Amino acid sequence: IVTMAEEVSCLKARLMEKEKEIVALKNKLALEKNSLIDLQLQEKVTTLPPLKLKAALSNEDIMRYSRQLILPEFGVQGQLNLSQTSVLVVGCGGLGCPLAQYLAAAGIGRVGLLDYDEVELSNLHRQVLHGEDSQGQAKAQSAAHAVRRLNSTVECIPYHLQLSPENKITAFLLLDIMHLMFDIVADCSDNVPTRYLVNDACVLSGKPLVSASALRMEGQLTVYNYRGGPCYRCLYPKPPPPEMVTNCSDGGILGVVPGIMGCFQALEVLKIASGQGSSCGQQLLMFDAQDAKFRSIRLRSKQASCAVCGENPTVTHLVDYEKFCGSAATDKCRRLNLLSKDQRVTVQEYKSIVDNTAAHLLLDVRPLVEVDICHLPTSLNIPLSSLEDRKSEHIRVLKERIGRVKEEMLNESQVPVYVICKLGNDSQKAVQVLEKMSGSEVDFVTVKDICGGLMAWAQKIDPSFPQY
Ligand SMILES: Nc1ncnc2c1ncn2[C@@H]1O[C@H](COP(=O)(O)OP(=O)(O)OP(=O)(O)O)[C@@H](O)[C@H]1O
Ligand SMILES: [Zn+2]
Repeated sequence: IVTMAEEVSCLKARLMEKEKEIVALKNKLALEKNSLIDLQLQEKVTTLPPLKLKAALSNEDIMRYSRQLILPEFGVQGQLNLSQTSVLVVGCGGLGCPLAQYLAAAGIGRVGLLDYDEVELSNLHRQVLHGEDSQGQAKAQSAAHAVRRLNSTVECIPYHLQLSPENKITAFLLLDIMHLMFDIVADCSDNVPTRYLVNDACVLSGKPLVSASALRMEGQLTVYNYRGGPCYRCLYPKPPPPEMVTNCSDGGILGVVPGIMGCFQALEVLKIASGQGSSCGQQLLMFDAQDAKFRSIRLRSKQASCAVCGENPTVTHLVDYEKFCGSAATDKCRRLNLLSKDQRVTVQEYKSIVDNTAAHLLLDVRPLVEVDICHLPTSLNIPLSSLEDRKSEHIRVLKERIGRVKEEMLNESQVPVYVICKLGNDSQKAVQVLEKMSGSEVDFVTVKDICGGLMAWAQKIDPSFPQY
């Protein structure tokens, strides 16, 4: 037995060594990848010539663009101006796809397509430049391929990289790229740190920023840093608390909503590029898809106290935006960490509880609409919002179910309640709510969160469980 134990501890030590080696190799790889990206970028920045000046339209141009050429607001000069304009599209997702598509179709001179992500099946309902066969491909490449197919005369540059403080040189190069290669920037990203980063880069390089967002059934659009108007920081000097921010994978989105907002962005870019100008410089356009209504409100003007565009700016170069916002420059894997280790179980631990048929209550705190998509068979559904509001009928059902488990356990000990949601964030909040109730509204329970939620269950325990 002693030798077995020794062998096990020896193996454990070797395993730990190997794990350390793997981490070191991964770090090295990440560093090399970053410097490779920067090298590639540097090459692009230095090797790209300015757009060729066009004195007149070719017969082919006249044929291709004939329907917009005859618009008095646009005309030949508008088309020539367009062919001279370069636009950087940050994010090739729900907004960036329709935007890039219409810019290319209209004959923009150059379009930069920036995105760090790869195409997934759940993107296809709204990210319309990508197809089934582009799953797994870099979005920047896939979008570039579609844009070139649509209009080969447009110069199209994919940037498969993430704008983040980790890529410090990249952020630095962003300024170079914007100074040298792009006239207008369109923010089609989906997270707050990226919005601040792109805003500051636009102010520092003096470029207008056409920005939009879309969530659920609503969209918004504004043009920042344009003709003396405010920048994003003038209006939002402080970032919102990270837990107040909802993304598409949490809140949901109907594909056509970012489609409409991306088209609006394209419209404003085209108006700026062709010379007509935009009237959204100090205006917020709001779209309510449910009521099919648009509203416009006038925004406050450029602020003398603004940290980046004000009279005494404190932001004079790009800073650490993840630190500033307290969240990552991506909307993926937003993991809250609200509980201690002993208040949480892994999906593997929960699986063994199920396998051992140990008496417990599984509480699913997702909204009903998500429970309709999929759920574990024995779970009780009470949405987090109902728990937070202490809805009496839900509390009654909860007490009744706890009572039943207690009977099953012959009133022996505290009833274990395991809380689950989609990704393991709301379930942690629910544990906190239930713990506050314990002893008063609900009795005799120990509450634990299932880490990573149903998506971890689908990935690690039951591959046949649907992922959404
Ligand atoms: N800092 C960044 N650098 C590069 N690309 C970014 C950055 N932040 C966001 N993006 C890109 O912006 C796009 C936003 O689009 P959208 O929200 O429609 O897509 P998504 O993130 O794929 O959606 P989902 O939330 O459903 O997974 C994404 O493709 C994302 O990769
Ligand atoms: Zn400002």
